[in-house]
Amino acid sequence: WQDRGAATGVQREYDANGQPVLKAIKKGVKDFDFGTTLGEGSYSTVLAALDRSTQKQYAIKVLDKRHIIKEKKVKYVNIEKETLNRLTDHPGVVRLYYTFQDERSLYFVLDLCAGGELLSVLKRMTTFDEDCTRFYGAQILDTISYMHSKGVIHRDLKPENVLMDDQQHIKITDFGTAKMLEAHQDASGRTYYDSDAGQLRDRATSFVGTAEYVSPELLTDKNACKASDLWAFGCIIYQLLAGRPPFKAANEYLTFQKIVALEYDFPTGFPETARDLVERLLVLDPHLRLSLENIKAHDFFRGINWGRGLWREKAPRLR
Ligand SMILES: NC(=O)c1nn(CC2CCNCC2)c2c1CCc1cnc(N=C3C=CCC=C3)nc1-2
Repeated sequence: WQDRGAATGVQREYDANGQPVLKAIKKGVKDFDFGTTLGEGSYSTVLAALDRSTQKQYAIKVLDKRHIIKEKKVKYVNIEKETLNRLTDHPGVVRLYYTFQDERSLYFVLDLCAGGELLSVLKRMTTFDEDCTRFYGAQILDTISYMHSKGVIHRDLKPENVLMDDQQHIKITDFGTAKMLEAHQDASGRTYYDSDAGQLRDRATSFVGTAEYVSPELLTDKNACKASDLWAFGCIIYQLLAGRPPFKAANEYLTFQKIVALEYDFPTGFPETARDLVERLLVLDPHLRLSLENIKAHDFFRGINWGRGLWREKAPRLR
């Protein structure tokens, strides 16, 4: 397992002749005070942690090596690490600073999002008003736009994976089930990523996201594409305004049936402009779904300042 950024800095020391020597600093478990458990997976635990020397707070994901191998999850751990290494330059993605390991575990040192899950905030509010939905929807969309520009499809977008930092801005997490499109260089040496069409159908994939947000194409021909993240985005916008996801049934199978039958309706009072946006996103054929640029241009997002300005704005008061 090759640690990335294992050297988290350098410090000046002096050799026997008094000559200055720069020594790579490698952080380890002993450099942190671990706090509350933020989340648990089948082979990982995420803990709040304080770096004793810098007093900076992080979230540290601890992955049990033996469990990863036993559960045949090595591929997913590498996908998550490579995905996070591609997504290092956007405020809407939980950042991986560096990794280290010991005999038993791997450690991912990540941004801490003290505000918790967007889902928990929504449950406290029951529903968001249009302004809050527009602001948080725009931050999520801006982040999806960045991920897709780097050839990453998240594949499991949902309010539980949208976290809030201490400025009430969002950060998307949990890339263990992401799909990375192949990188290519064009004639001028610029990197571009295979369009979905060019993707070999990874029919072999057994992965399906979370029932309520899974796209019809993943259920029918088992192939996720960038538009699959935009289907999930449509479900999230609906849920912020309605207080519940559009497709929800007594069990997963019945939920899947509603999705492929496009069986959902809008509660009375659902705002018209938002309804138009959701109806153009929850489209069965991924090729007919609104594209990212068309969503940004939709009337619902009128007045949004796309790009870095969006992340400097003060979050609207949640009401
Ligand atoms: N899977 C992960 O990488 C991950 N999981 N969590 C906690 C999960 C809890 C269930 N919903 C999805 C997230 C985190 C991370 C990244 C890094 C990360 C950073 N900050 C927090 N903060 C939280 C604070 C309060 C409650 C939950 C999470 N959480 C995480």
